Amino acid sequence: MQPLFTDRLWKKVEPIWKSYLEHPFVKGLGEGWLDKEKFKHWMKQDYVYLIEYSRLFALGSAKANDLTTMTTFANLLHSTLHMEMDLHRNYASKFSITAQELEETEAAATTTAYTSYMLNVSQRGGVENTIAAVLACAWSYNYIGKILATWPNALEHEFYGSWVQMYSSDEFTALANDCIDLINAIAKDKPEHELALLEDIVVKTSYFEYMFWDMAENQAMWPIPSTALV
Ligand SMILES: Cc1ncc(CO)c(N)n1
Repeated sequence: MQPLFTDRLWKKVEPIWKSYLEHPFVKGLGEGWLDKEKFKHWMKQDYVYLIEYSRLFALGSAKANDLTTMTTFANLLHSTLHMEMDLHRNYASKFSITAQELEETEAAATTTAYTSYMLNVSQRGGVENTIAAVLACAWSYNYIGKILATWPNALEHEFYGSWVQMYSSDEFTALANDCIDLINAIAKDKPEHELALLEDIVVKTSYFEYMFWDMAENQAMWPIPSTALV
């Protein structure tokens, strides 16, 4: 039996993904001491990130070569807009932020760079590029969620518990596994030079994931505050 493409990808991205767990934002979330203002920044940025991420699933559905892939993307689109983004809307209500205000968040530099990169590689390639672009997102959050769920009291934390519960849930795990299955299926008939290109997309998006945690930790927007502009 051929080894799975995701086994090869895992070897490549493992050091990057391990570093997420050492990141103060992720550590603070899992251990329960994360500053709520930093979390609020993540939540707002992640909401506008997820809008563009949803667009990728719609693109994947449009680019699909078969009904099974089209259906999987449609399901990922629906679940992101409902299940995953409900988490953000629930947190927003705790900060007295409405769904409308959340949607109107201005994307920070890293959010813009990350979503622009994913949409660019997806638009200039076939459905395999779209699958590669979304893989690290779903898979790494599930990876983090499942590890944090094993940390003492992380699942029961009065504020961050629902974050850990959602990203470690069976429902979210199924979505991440759908992405894993999609890339393994499409990688099967691809020559090495095409696999290397897909691998590069997964590595780049894994770096962007790290940058996104950093952006949240630093509550970063753009280099010069927009209040300084006319
Ligand atoms: C930045 C980022 N990556 C991945 C996910 C998981 O969908 C998310 N919510 N946000």
